[in-house]
Formats: sequence, C-alpha cells, structure tokens
Amino acid sequence: MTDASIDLRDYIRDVPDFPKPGILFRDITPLLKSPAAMSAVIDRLAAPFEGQNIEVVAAAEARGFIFAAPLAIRLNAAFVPIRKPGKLPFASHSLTYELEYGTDTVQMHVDGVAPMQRVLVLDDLLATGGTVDACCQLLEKCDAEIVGCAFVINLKGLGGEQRLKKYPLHSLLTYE
Ligand SMILES: O=P(O)(O)OC[C@H]1O[C@H](OP(=O)(O)OP(=O)(O)O)[C@H](O)[C@@H]1O
Ligand SMILES: Nc1ncnc2[nH]cnc12
Repeated sequence: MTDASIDLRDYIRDVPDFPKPGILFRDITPLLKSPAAMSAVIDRLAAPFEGQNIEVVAAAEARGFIFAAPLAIRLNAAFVPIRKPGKLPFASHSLTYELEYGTDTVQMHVDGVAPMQRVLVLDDLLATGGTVDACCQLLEKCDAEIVGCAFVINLKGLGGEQRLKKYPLHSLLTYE
C-alpha cells in the first residue's frame, strides 16, 4: 500500500466508556500493529517540519514516546523524554500543573535541551492540551524555542487548540 492510499482513520479503534462512562477512547493499538500505517504517520508528522532545523523532538510518556523517537530519527534530531516524577536518573527540572481535580508534575533532565534549541513537541493525542502545555512550559524553563506541536489525533472541542494557541499546531486526524 502506498503512503497516500492509507487512511489513518482505519487504524484507530473507538472504545466507548473507557476509562470511564461517557469517554470515547481513541485506541491507537491497531495503528501500532501496521508498519505501513506507522511509516505513513511518521512521514506525515515530519512533512511540515522538514527543513525547519528541528534540533530536538520532545514528548511525554508513555504514548508520546512511541511516535517521538522515530520522528526524531526522521528529522535528524535528538529525542528528549519528559517523564512522570521520580523516573529520571539525572538532575531534572520539574513543572507542576493544574488538572481538573488536583495537580500533576512532569520532569526533564536539566541537560535535555540547551537555550535557544529548536524543539518540536509531539504527542499521540490532543484533548485538553494540559499535557503538551506542561511540556512546553517545562521546555521554556530551559529557554528552548518551541517551533511547533504535532499530534496524530486532535480531539476538537476539548480546548486543546485554544490552550496551545501560541504555538503552530499540526495534527493528522481530527475528530469533532
Ligand atoms: O490533552 P490532554 O488532556 O493532556 O490529553 C492528552 C494526553 O492524554 C493521554 O495520555 P495519558 O495521560 O492517558 O498517559 P499515557 O500516554 O501514559 O497513556 C495522551 O497520550 C496525551 O498525552
Ligand atoms: N478520548 C481519548 N482517547 C484516547 N486517549 C485520550 N487521552 C485523553 N482523552 C483521550
């Protein structure tokens, strides 16, 4: 199958009421089983950023890592992992952000990104934008330059685009 003939929607499984009633979960595991579809995803995520001198692709665990590592290789960039607290072995920056109820924290090694490095932030899915917003704030603590944020899936109507409006956004699939 050629890249252009692959409809990525065919590789996303909708699971109603997961992880709780009323949530329609967009399951990427069928996509992960298809090397052709995964290749198309990496091609399409990379396309707008080729020639933009991306130096770092950063992503939060866990699903973000799946796409960010091959994308970093494609763009000839470093991959920098952003992790839940207590997972990184070296000196780290932390950023605590508000959830609907309570707070969450993300961490990154202090030498993950140098000042003014050009960073692409990647995640599998945009919902409220809380995760990627926190990643961007963490990266900006290191004076990184956020060139854009890219997603496989954009769930519209949950506020993510608004929350991330100061960054160029690129997504492959949009669900209303
Ligand atoms: O835009 P948001 O409202 O922040 O939601 C999107 C985030 O939620 C999911 O991650 P999750 O926290 O479920 O963790 P996982 O990647 O470990 O499954 C998804 O992979 C995104 O990172
Ligand atoms: N509806 C959804 N499906 C898959 N992952 C998600 N993360 C946040 N909302 C999600």
